[in-house]
Amino acid sequence: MAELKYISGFGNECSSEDPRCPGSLPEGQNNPQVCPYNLYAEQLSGSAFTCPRSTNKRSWLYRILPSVSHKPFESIDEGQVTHNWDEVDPDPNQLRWKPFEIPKASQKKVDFGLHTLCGAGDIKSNNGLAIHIFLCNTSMENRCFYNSDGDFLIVPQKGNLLIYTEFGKMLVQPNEICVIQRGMRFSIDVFEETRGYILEVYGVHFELPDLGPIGANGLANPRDFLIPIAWYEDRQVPGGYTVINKYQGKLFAAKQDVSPFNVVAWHGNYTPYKYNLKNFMVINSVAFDHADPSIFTVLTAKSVRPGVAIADFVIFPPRWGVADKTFRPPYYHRNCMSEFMGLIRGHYEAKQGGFLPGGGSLHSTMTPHGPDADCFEKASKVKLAPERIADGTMAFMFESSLSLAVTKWGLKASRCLDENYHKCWEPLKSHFTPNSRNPAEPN
Ligand SMILES: O=C(O)Cc1cc(O)ccc1O
Ligand SMILES: [Fe+2]
Repeated sequence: MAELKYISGFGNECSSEDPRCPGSLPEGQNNPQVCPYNLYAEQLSGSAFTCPRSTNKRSWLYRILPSVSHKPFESIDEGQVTHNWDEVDPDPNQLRWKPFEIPKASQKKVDFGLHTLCGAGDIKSNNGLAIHIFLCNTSMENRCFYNSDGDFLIVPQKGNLLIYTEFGKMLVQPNEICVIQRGMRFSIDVFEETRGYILEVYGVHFELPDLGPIGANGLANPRDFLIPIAWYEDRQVPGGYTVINKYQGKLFAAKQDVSPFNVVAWHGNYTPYKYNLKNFMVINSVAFDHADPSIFTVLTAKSVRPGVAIADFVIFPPRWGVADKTFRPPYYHRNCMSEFMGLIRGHYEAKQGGFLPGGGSLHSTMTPHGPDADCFEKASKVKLAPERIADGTMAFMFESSLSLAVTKWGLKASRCLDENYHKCWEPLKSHFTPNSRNPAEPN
């Protein structure tokens, strides 16, 4: 496949025409009486019409048939998708999952298999989030999906995703992420047994974090976000194309006669986009002490309370560790926020073993956690010198101000819960020396 082209920038007002139809964007207006190439004009709103300019999001799509050309939606089996946060009793324990098992293609063909792991809040009032794991082995054939409830931040962990969207095509590989916002139709081709994580936020969109005293540059730079370019197919599938809609947490399907990827041109600031995590410009302590992980925020979905996120997407990228006279791994802590962590590749600096690529952990509101006993012993004794941290690895965190509930699938049906997780802290012992204030010099 020829290399895909993208438009660079975050949240910009963009215009794109499929090169096969030059001039397909109307000039000077959105709704000509007849559009160029006799296309239909359709607006996709990602914010209230009346939002201030800084948060107003919409795009205009010029398409062969409008999205409304479909048979009625019918309810379908939800599988493992849920928004019921009362499925099981609350559990404040530290939870960890072994790598989520991908069904074997030889046993059962699964396309874009969504499994809800945890979440909180309420879809109908547009406030909350869900964390899903996708496990699949087959491309979506004549099937697309859209989410009426919120935005999907997709973190592939194993296998590439070729994502067809109404705005064009994106190839998203492990160590890249993409965001498909509310209402955007997409269909995913996969090439092997494929796994990844999804952070869904209801009613808000992801933004780049403010940089404060960092200044104008750093962390995820806006130009590294990539938006697809217009691409259409005029493909008839009489009665045979299925549009799946997640609406109020339930799944529905509608049949239509054509591919939904029939947008010849579009303009606007409401688009899907992708980002390569290797482009993250890491900022951290160069003197002493451990900076809070918010210094690694890639994207944030803000709540209405200043500084408090519905969810942040945070990464732990390869970097130098140089802090002097410092315990460098993550500190022990209890957090009013909930921390879900995943691992794309390699290992995580606070855990010697047990936290594996494709698995996850959840440290809920105020649940104590921190380095395992091994990590504590080593990091307290090591002679400090500049060192590479996390080379060849990528861990991430979905951190939320909501108190997350785990689903039945998460606790039981996934069969991946690690019953022994708590044991990694059992060997922690007291080093208290009541008669001697000064710690021993590291070797
Ligand atoms: O719990 C974790 O491993 C994530 C984390 C990392 C860090 O460096 C500081 C705080 C924190 O919650
Ligand atoms: Fe933490």
